[in-house]
Amino acid sequence: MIPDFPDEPEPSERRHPLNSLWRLRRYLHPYRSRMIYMLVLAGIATAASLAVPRLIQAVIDGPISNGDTTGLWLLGGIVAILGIAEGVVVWLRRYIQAKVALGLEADMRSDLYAHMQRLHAGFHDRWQTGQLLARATSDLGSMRRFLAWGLIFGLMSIVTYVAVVVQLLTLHLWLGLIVAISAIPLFIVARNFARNFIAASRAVQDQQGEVANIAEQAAQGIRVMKAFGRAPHIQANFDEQANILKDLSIRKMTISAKSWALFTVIPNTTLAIVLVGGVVSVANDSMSLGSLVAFVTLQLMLIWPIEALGWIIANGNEAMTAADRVQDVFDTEPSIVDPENPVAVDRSTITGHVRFEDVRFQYEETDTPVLDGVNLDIRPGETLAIAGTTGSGKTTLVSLIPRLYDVTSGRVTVDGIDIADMRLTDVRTVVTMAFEDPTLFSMSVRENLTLGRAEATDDDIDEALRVAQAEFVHDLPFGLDTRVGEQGLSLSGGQRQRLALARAVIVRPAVLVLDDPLSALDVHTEELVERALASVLSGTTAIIVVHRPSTVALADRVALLENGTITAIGTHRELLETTPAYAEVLSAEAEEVTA
Ligand SMILES: Nc1ncnc2c1ncn2[C@@H]1O[C@H](COP(=O)(O)OP(=O)(O)OP(=O)(O)O)[C@@H](O)[C@H]1O
Repeated sequence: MIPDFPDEPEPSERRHPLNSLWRLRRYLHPYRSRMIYMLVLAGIATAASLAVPRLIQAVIDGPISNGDTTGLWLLGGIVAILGIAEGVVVWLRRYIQAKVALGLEADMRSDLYAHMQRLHAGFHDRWQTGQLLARATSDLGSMRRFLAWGLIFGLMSIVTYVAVVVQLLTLHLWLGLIVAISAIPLFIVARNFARNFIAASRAVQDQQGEVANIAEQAAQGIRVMKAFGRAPHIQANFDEQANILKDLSIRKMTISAKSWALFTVIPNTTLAIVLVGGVVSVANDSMSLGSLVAFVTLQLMLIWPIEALGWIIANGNEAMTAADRVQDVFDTEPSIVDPENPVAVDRSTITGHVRFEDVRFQYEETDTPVLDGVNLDIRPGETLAIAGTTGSGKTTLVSLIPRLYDVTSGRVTVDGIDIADMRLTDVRTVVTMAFEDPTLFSMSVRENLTLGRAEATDDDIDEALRVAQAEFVHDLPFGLDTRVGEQGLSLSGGQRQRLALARAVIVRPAVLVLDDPLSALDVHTEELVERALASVLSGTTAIIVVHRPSTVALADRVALLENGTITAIGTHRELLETTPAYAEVLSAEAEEVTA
């Protein structure tokens, strides 16, 4: 079933899509002189083509009626020169137009990408990747087509229409008036078309995002799908959404087909009336044959701009809704930003003293806080493990330290400085994080490793690889220069995890946050990594989310997270002796791991 079109697309309740398009006019600024050239060139081409019917009139009423062959050569020559000039001008305009169009699209895409990078993690939690992809690809394409083609063609169509109608009125007043009046039904059709098409267009674009999303998820989760034999189910889901897209597109095309039919019928009916009226006028001697031929030739020149009107309106509407969708992203302000007056941070003097002071945290659009009243004091150079049941908020807690999320209340400090008062670049130089699910980018191993510290030397890389037990990279076909596949999928889970750990270690941060970074390693490798890590961690404050008892061995102290707060803290041995809940958490995790 096709979902009903919203009366107005949802975001349009806040703004008209035209405003969204208008707000993007800044992108035209760098190209304004080239756009003026384009308009001038388009004007010259139109003037040249408009002159041809008048020359035909002169040929018929002059040399042909009088049998004057010399005059014929002259007029024929002028027509040929005008034709060539028009061709050259059209080529030049299209060349400039293509460069402007692609430049505009590249500028918008680059800004959108930069903005998406600035947006906080919470935004990306809420937005589907496919919807963002559709905005960065097909929506920007629609806007490019309109700003660089539709807009110019629209303006030229209006200029051509007015210029032709003025000429027609001078050739024959009454017939000219008939053509001018035909603009009224055209205007009504165009207005209705624009109204109906806009909702249809937004629905199609939103659904394109939905389909892109499913395709993207299917590509990413291909292994899980196959392993669970869910391919037919996913296929059925995809087909359903693809069918909705097809039906929405058909509805959109039906709206445009009806209007396009009228855009064709109205000028052709007018042409038929003019032909009859014109022949009668020639028979009455109130119009010369040359004038009638010029009249009809000029009128034929209107057919294309009128037919193109449908395309221009459709293109304009698509561009408006696309701009509306893109503005949805641009209008989302990054909520995690640099403070107005950042505190100067000298990395070399930071000792890594981390404190959580009465921290409360609640995810956007959820009802209850995940963390409430968290107090922690992690001494410089100390390694603290965070233990807790699944879903207790361990990842959330450690994500607050590099400011992936901001606390809802309370504060997190490093060496007494509230991290919200530091520049983001400073926070992320002081704090580095390795995640349980390590994302590697589609680039060389070296580039992946030095993501957080581009100036790292080969010795730094070697040491990090040793700590993370990731020396296997030297055995890859091109060593450090081997390009790992999309998201590093050509490597095993454990290999990816070790590379992600090496990537975090290489930064030599004052505070290292490890979110269960060894979960994919076998016990033997884990032990080797732990031993090497212990030497690196001696001068670094480390906060490690742990699930298995073996990882706890790395920690000086362990904090137990329960019901959104720290309920116990001490050495592993102390907690085992004093806190039954701690022993339960670890044994439950250990059982899961063993299982
Ligand atoms: N982006 C998010 N938006 C809304 N709720 C979230 C988000 N991420 C996590 N949560 C919720 O917050 C709670 C804590 O999640 P978190 O991932 O921090 O737990 P965890 O202790 O690290 O779990 P695990 O041990 O399974 O990794 C869970 O109830 C989870 O559903």
